[in-house]
Amino acid sequence: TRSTRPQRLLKAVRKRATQGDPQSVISAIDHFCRHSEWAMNVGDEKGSILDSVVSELNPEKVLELGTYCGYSTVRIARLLPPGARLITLEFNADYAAIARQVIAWAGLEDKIQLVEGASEDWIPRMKEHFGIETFDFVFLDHWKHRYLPDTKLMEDCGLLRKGTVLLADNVICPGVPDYLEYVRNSLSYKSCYFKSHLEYTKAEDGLEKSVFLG
Ligand SMILES: Cc1cc(-c2n[nH]c(CCNC(=O)c3cc(-c4ccc(F)cc4)cc(O)c3O)n2)ccn1
Ligand SMILES: [Mg+2]
Repeated sequence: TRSTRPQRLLKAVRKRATQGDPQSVISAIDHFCRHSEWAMNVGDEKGSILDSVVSELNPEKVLELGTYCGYSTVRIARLLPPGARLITLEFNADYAAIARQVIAWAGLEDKIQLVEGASEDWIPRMKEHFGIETFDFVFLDHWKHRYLPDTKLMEDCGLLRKGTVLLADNVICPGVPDYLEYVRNSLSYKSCYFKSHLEYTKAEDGLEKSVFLG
């Protein structure tokens, strides 16, 4: 049967990227998505904004909601200090299987824990299952209708602390109007918008950075 797009993306990584070299994995995926097939990775333009937010924060405990093929997982993990940990949640088992192999090719398995399942099931189990107190940084890139309920769930589970940074992808396209309204009007967040483009296209999109004030 015909291969899937994530399988073809992984093939491109193996063909073009050097094992143990995260930057070459990032470049191989961007090349594949620009010249072969579009895929819903955060991409190079928004990825550079993600890089700057992570580099400035130097987080020890990171949560990513929505792994897909592991592109942003690799982008974030390659910048983390030794001993820092990234937990990434992926709902789709096929995506997760590809992401594990992309992460392995980049040589970043030691920093990353990929968990399969729905965010609403795993967020309440973070503390007891992973021994996590609070997260320093959360990258939201999963189902767009889950951004707001999962943010409220993270608040209720005590997973956010004064200064925790939430960075949300796709706030314009596909768009997360209810989430934006919440973080921009809530007294518990300081929010700002980084205007950019939908990955590999000219359409407007952007990232919303929101600092939890406690
Ligand atoms: C733990 C957990 C994880 C998930 C989960 N895991 N992986 C995802 C994928 C979610 N991502 C997207 O749907 C998405 C879509 C577009 C897009 C598509 C088509 C267009 F025309 C324009 C833009 C662009 C993007 O950048 C996106 O990120 N959800 C779900 C539930 N629970
Ligand atoms: Mg996205």
